[in-house]
Amino acid sequence: MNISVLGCGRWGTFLAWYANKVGHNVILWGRENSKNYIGLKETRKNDYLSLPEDLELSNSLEKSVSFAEIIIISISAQELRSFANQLKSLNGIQGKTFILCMKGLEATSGKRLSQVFGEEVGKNINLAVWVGPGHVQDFVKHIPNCMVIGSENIEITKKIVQELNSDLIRFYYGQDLIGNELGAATKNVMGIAAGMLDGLNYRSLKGSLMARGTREISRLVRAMGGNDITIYGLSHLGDYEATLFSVHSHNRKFGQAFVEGERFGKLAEGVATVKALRDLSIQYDIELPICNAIYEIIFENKNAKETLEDLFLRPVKFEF
Ligand SMILES: NC(=O)C1=CN([C@@H]2O[C@H](COP(=O)(O)OP(=O)(O)OC[C@H]3O[C@@H](n4cnc5c(N)ncnc54)[C@H](OP(=O)(O)O)[C@@H]3O)[C@@H](O)[C@H]2O)C=CC1
Ligand SMILES: O=C(CO)COP(=O)(O)O
Repeated sequence: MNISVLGCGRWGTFLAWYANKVGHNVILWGRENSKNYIGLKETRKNDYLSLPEDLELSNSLEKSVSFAEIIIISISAQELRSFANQLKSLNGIQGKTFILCMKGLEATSGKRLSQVFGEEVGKNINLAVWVGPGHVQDFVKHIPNCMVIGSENIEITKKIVQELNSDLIRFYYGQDLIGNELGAATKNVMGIAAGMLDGLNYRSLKGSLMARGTREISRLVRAMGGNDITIYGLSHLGDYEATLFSVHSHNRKFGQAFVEGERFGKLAEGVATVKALRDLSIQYDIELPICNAIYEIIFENKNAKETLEDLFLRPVKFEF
């Protein structure tokens, strides 16, 4: 099958490498002036992997879209709306299958990425999300993992899984798009919280963070019409090791750098997502104490140690 991957950062480049490895004809698209794209074009490698010779690089969006039956998108979540708007103007996107491989919520609206994409591109396409745990650094060492693909159409989900499943990534069929998307986006906020615990030498609290983080997000998922159990699956709890504990996690590193007073220069999606969560918590009248604390630390200059310690001073309550 012909597959294009749009976005040639850390994850997009891995996805192209993977789609090629499992036997597809692949184009990896990047913006003409992208440092990532130029580097790949010149050397056919980045900090994480080398591209095989038969994987094509292109900076033509038109060509990349018309070539493929399946189009995978992996760019920064906050850029999806404007990017989708660009795609909409191209000929021939109708009937294609798009897979969003990104983890975030639109900061200004709280919308899920499939909602954002659908609003811009329309309904005449097939749309799925691919989320769950996995770092390129592990996959290129042939360490397998499990991930989840979800959509509103089980036949589309099954077709994508059939094309992409391998002994490196075992896929599960997602049954709850709302839960999968919220779960994937919010695990990044828990990753930032974990990084702050690392920076404050409170590592031993990560078990409690896992238990209470899943609990607060599951409440939100239920309020938003999803299944709270989804949060205990691959898109959220299943991604905690890769985010709360991994040396590779950008969100965890952002949180640690933040409390250590340093700047982390790479994309940490949880920063924008926590803004969306602040509004969703008010809109749905759901208490999100951990997310709220992270918001206050990042955006209201509250002291990280005091704010996290304040979580312990809230009234005692039932666990579930
Ligand atoms: N296990 C998983 O499912 C994983 C998922 N992810 C997710 O993948 C997404 C991308 O993360 P990552 O690859 O680390 O981020 P990077 O910063 O490495 O890459 C982001 C890419 O987005 C491109 N981009 C940004 N804005 C636009 C735009 N307006 N139009 C077109 N392209 C744009 C950038 O282009 P340029 O090259 O020009 O800068 C860059 O190539 C995130 O949502 C992240 O959460 C990440 C890792 C693992
Ligand atoms: O989603 C990821 C792992 O599954 C990547 O997490 P980071 O963006 O925090 O590195």
